[in-house]
Amino acid sequence: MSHSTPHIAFIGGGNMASAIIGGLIRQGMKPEQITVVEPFAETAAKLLKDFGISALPAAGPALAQANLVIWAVKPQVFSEAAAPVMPHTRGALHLSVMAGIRTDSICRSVGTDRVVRCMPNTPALVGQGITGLFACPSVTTADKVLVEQVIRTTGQYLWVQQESHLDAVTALSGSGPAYVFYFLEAMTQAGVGMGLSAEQAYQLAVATFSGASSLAAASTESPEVLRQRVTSKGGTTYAAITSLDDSGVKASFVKAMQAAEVRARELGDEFGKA
Ligand SMILES: NC(=O)C1=CN([C@@H]2O[C@H](COP(=O)(O)OP(=O)(O)OC[C@H]3O[C@@H](n4cnc5c(N)ncnc54)[C@H](OP(=O)(O)O)[C@@H]3O)[C@@H](O)[C@H]2O)C=CC1
Ligand SMILES: O=C(O)[C@@H]1CCC=N1
Repeated sequence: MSHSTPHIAFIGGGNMASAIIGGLIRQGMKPEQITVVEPFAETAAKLLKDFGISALPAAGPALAQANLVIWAVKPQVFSEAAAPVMPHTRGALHLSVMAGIRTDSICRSVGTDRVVRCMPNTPALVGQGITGLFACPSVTTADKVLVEQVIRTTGQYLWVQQESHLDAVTALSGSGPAYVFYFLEAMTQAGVGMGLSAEQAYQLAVATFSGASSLAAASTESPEVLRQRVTSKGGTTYAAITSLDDSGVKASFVKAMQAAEVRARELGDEFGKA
């Protein structure tokens, strides 16, 4: 991160905030350039231990030095958390990582239209996240560059042009790590059922996921072609994929993601009323 790095305030210092703070500090940002509001003493103690940051228990005038305010509280507590912050941060750019809450509600609660919404995912904790970003029309090019500098420290990112597409990003990559863990659970369970130890089965499953993902990322071929290369005629993979198709797994998976997208939209409707 460049020398012109501004001061960043986080409202909420939990998992997502820590993932971003960790990335910023790895890129050379100083703890003095970061202010965190975190009322929960145990979480505040962890921020001090991990990053040398003394969190504020409540919003106060210290927030006025922030050029960028990052909202990382649960959507349910946003309006309650926003009221004491707003008087100090109207001149700042605001970036929300909160699932569901739409920019119109955020702009209302923070008292400015300079708002960017994003949907990260938990691999951000190890610098391997992917984040979808959406900017309100009042956000400048310089604002976007600042947001990109911050988010890049946690992994990849992409901009979407319609806010509703963030619901699709939420269903795909926001919730996505949970789908991968679900498959890891199933593969490990099956491996144990075939006589492997839990440790062996888990190691095989995790390495297969990361290896296949690296292969897909490095290849110009479609996943369908990559899958066909594994599938020998009349062999074991053919038996497995035929069983998955017979059970309608692909269709169920599409349906599951549609349920996540619907839920993201519902959350937006719910929190938009606040
Ligand atoms: N987990 C995920 O995979 C993803 C999460 N998100 C979004 O990120 C946001 C944060 O999630 P996550 O980090 O998992 O949640 P956490 O519960 O870990 O973090 C939220 C933190 O905010 C604190 N907090 C509560 N009220 C206030 C307040 N009034 N002022 C300041 N801080 C407050 C909480 O303290 P206390 O414990 O006392 O309540 C908690 O430490 C959510 O909005 C979620 O939708 C987005 C993408 C992915
Ligand atoms: O489950 C959720 O609602 C949040 C959003 C994406 C990941 N976790």
